[in-house]
Amino acid sequence: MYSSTLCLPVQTEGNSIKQILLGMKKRGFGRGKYNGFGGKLEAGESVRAAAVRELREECGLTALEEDLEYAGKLLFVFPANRDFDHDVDIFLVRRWRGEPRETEEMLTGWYSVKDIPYKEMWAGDIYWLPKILAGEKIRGRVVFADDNEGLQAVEITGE
Ligand SMILES: COc1nc(N)nc2c1ncn2[C@H]1C[C@H](O)[C@@H](COP(=O)(O)OP(=O)(O)OP(=O)(O)O)O1
Repeated sequence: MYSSTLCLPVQTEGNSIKQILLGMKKRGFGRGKYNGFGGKLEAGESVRAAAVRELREECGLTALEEDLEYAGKLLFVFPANRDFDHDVDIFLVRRWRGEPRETEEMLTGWYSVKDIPYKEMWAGDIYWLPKILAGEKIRGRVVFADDNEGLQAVEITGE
């Protein structure tokens, strides 16, 4: 099993999140799906350092480690292919430098939180992303079906 990160840049009005930056993955794991920005930890790298690096590499935004707001941890389980099993630390990002841009890995765009393209995202996202966008910190497990796409089980709790 490996560890990964996921950053969700958001724009707020007052305390509520109004917009989220998503990217359509152009290659690799999750190709063709909309997601936040992140990836595997490199050897010796901390979770926050990996999150900052992947955010910059995948959408061009530069954030400080201390500006990553911890939002939860999920375990993604693929019973039909245990090599895919991984945990993901998830962060909201409200402050950064730079402008989002298309990269080799991602086509980026802002979405209203009322108009998130869940049908074009990983099947588990609709069960946990709304909670994070509503301000909850989550923990949980998403178990995928044998086709590695559909869902077998979703268990999400507060921290
Ligand atoms: C399976 O369900 C998932 N749902 C969501 N929303 N996000 C997921 C899921 N599984 C993985 N992710 C996230 C975690 C990472 O942010 C990316 C995957 O990153 P990748 O495996 O491509 O990591 P890289 O280090 O960028 O890849 P390379 O090995 O190609 O460098 O998706």
